[in-house]
Amino acid sequence: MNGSRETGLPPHWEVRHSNSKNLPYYFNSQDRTSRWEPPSGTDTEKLKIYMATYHSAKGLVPASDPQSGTIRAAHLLVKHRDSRRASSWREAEITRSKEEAMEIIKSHQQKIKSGEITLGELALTESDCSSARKSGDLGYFGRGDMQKEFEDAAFALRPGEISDVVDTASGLHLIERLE
Ligand SMILES: Cn1nc(-c2ccccc2)cc1C(=O)N[C@H](Cc1nc2ccccc2[nH]1)C(=O)O
Repeated sequence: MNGSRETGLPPHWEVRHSNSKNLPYYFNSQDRTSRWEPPSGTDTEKLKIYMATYHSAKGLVPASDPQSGTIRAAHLLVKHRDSRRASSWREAEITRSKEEAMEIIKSHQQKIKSGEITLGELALTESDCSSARKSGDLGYFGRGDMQKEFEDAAFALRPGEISDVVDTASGLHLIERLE
């Protein structure tokens, strides 16, 4: 059963399974909203334990495991005028300097660290990556799939951990390892 005390999720939230993506997602039965990552107020330790049994119950080997060498992460990207593609869904022509982008992403970092908002929630409106529409969730990836600086930072994180600012040719990132 999906009781909030077992899953660690807040009341009315439950874990559901997206067959099309073969991924778990989180559904609020009260307001019928759903999201790819756990809502704020989740007891992440309990959820981790629940998800471990969930995966085995579903016969799912989470693609992020040492054997397959993949992890799952979300990120928030702030581009600048020297970014490889200085354009995004948010802004057709990005003209801010790298220094201005650093100020912006540092302010995002403070809000996330204070617990005021999650990285995924902020990515939805503030990330210059097209993954913003999925709360920054990039899905599973292995070594060799992403730009090296991003890969090294992401693989150095433990699940649930958020990186410091990571600088790539795309811009400045905050990375949260999800699995
Ligand atoms: C790697 N990737 N995945 C998505 C994505 C994932 C899920 C749903 C929609 C888009 C977008 C991207 C991507 O390269 N986006 C670029 C920006 C960017 N550059 C990256 C470098 C490393 C990791 C993520 C990155 N995202 C863009 O929109 O200009």
